[in-house]
Amino acid sequence: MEHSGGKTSLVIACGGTGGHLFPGLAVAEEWTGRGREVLLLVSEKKIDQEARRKYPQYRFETVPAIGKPATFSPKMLPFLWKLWRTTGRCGSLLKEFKADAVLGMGGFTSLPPCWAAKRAGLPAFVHDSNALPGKANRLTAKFCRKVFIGMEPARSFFPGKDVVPTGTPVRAEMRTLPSRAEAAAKFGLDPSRPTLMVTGGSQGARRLNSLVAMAFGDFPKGTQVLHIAGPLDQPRVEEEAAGRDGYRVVGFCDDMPSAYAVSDAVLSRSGASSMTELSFLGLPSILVPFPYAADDHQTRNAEVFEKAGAAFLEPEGALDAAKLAARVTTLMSDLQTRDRMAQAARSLAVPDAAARVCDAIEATLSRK
Ligand SMILES: CC(=O)N[C@H]1[C@@H](OP(=O)(O)OP(=O)(O)OC[C@H]2O[C@@H](n3ccc(=O)[nH]c3=O)[C@H](O)[C@@H]2O)O[C@H](CO)[C@@H](O)[C@@H]1O
Repeated sequence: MEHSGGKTSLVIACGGTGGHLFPGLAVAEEWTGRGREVLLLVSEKKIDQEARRKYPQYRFETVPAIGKPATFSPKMLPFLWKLWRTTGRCGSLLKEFKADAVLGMGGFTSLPPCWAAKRAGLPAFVHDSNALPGKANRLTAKFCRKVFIGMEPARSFFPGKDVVPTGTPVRAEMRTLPSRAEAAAKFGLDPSRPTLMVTGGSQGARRLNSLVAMAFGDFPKGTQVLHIAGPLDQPRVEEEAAGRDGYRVVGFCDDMPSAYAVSDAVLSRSGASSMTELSFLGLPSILVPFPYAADDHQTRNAEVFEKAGAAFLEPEGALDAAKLAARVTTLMSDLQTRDRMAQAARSLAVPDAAARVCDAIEATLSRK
């Protein structure tokens, strides 16, 4: 694709997980809606390559996913070499695309393009959606003019930087959900029954899946479950759920708007993008942070929602099937609590997050 003169071109690095990819696509939607151009840098992972097919209107380039090994690991040298080479490749892509600016949506995949931008004298920006930013973003921020944050507690991790609280961008498709009846039909569920969605984020959650399987028998009578088990765990969960009334299992869900539209409450890991969608749509939740997420950032995320009264925070180590069933019972049978939590969730939403990100980038470019 040719760079057409006059159209400000933004490179968005958003590969690796759904938590980086989907907010990146949301910014792409807003940026191109303003008559400008984007190039999306993604990884070779399946979720990224599927996005390529789903959004043929954008130009995508694949750059290798980079995961940092432990500091004294023998894998450190190959990592540094890969980082250097990928930065070189990103530099060539920026030149070819005639980029005006680079936006990293987080993780180590953001580091090479932002570093390459700095070397080329282009403004770079990084977005961090978590309450506790990761090491990659803290390092990437050193090459960036502005840091965009999804949750306020992240601010203190970027001392001396121009930090802009933008919220985390949500894909346009979340703005126009199908009707509950349409969504229920899509999953073969009954729209008149209370429905709980279970999701472990874009990568699934094995332990959470097992707990739900054990607790289901004690959920309030009539409760339906839409269980997004993750592609790896789908066959196992399907086997466990076989024959259950009102229980649907999917692996990776490529229609989250329908999944949300049929759900009254959500049991979820506390990845930032899932949580952003919960607040955007005003859905009450039970959040079970992934205990091995870097620096336990999912617990910090969930604390923000718990403090606001938007979610029940349940640490996985202290959670068993009985406790989970009790929490689900409160959520599914107490309408007042659910409404109060839904309102609290909504109060945390930043519906114009993508516009805020684009405004801040444009403001920098206009001062160039
Ligand atoms: C295990 C881990 O460290 N995960 C991190 C990862 O997000 P990870 O991708 O695990 O999870 P998130 O909750 O942030 O995002 C999931 C996204 O994928 C979508 N989705 C999910 C399941 C599905 O079947 N279909 C689908 O489309 C959701 O709607 C959401 O948009 O990056 C996030 C942003 O830095 C972090 O907050 C998470 O902690």
